[in-house]
Amino acid sequence: MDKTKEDYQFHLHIRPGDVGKYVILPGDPGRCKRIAEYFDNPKLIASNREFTTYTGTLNGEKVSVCSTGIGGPSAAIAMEELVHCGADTFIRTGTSGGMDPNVIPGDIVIASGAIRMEGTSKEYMPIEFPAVADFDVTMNLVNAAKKLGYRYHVGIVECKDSFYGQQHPETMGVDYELQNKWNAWLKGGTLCSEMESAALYTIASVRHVKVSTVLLVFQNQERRKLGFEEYASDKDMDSCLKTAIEAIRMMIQEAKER
Ligand SMILES: O=P(O)(O)O[C@H]1O[C@H](CO)[C@@H](O)[C@H]1O
Ligand SMILES: O=c1cc[nH]c(=O)[nH]1
Repeated sequence: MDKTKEDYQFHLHIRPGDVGKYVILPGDPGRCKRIAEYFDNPKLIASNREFTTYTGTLNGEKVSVCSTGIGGPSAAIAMEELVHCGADTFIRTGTSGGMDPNVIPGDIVIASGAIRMEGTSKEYMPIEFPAVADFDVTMNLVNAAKKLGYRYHVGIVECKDSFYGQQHPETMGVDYELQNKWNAWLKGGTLCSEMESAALYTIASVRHVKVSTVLLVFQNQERRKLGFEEYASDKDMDSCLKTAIEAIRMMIQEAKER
């Protein structure tokens, strides 16, 4: 691969033609191979820093998976460089911490919108601009979850930059702010907390591409306060991944019928 060519992407080490129009975005590079195994003829394209990319096909259409790492800054780099290479429809898959007490570990959450309590999206759009998922991709995720018979919720997720600020706000210097905001998000019916969707949704608006998110709820600290010690297993991630794969198959099929 000629790294000196202008179209060679500095972080992902990919170039136009290497990825499909549809891309699944897990945070964890260790999850890419597991996702690629759902594709026909998956091939490892590149692996650099936190970014691992595989490409294969689904229903005859080229599709890819690329990890984003943890948090908005690296997720932004992944989306920007994938868009430079021709991707335009994204599904983030990842783990999350439940917030609404009706959200049980092992459930999946489809994020129709994201709270922008992170820094990256603020470098793209003023805070008044909402981080909203693409309606069409979201509906396909909902239809996929229904078809596969999974317990799912659709609604707002919180995105933050500090994982441990969420886990242990009382240990942070700005505990007064973190705890008050957490309580406000709970009053607003926020389903769960994670770290990348707000940045991805805001960037997708600015770059005119589509994105939505499906998350596995790994634990729920609000339920733990009520005495429920429950955790999802690694195997439970299958429901989240299968929902994303099925949604992409549905979108490919819809596009063929159009
Ligand atoms: O499982 P992933 O996709 O990494 O997502 C969640 O897990 C990480 C924190 O442990 C953050 O990236 C968060 O958004
Ligand atoms: O509790 C959790 C679990 C995964 N990711 C998060 O951001 N929080």
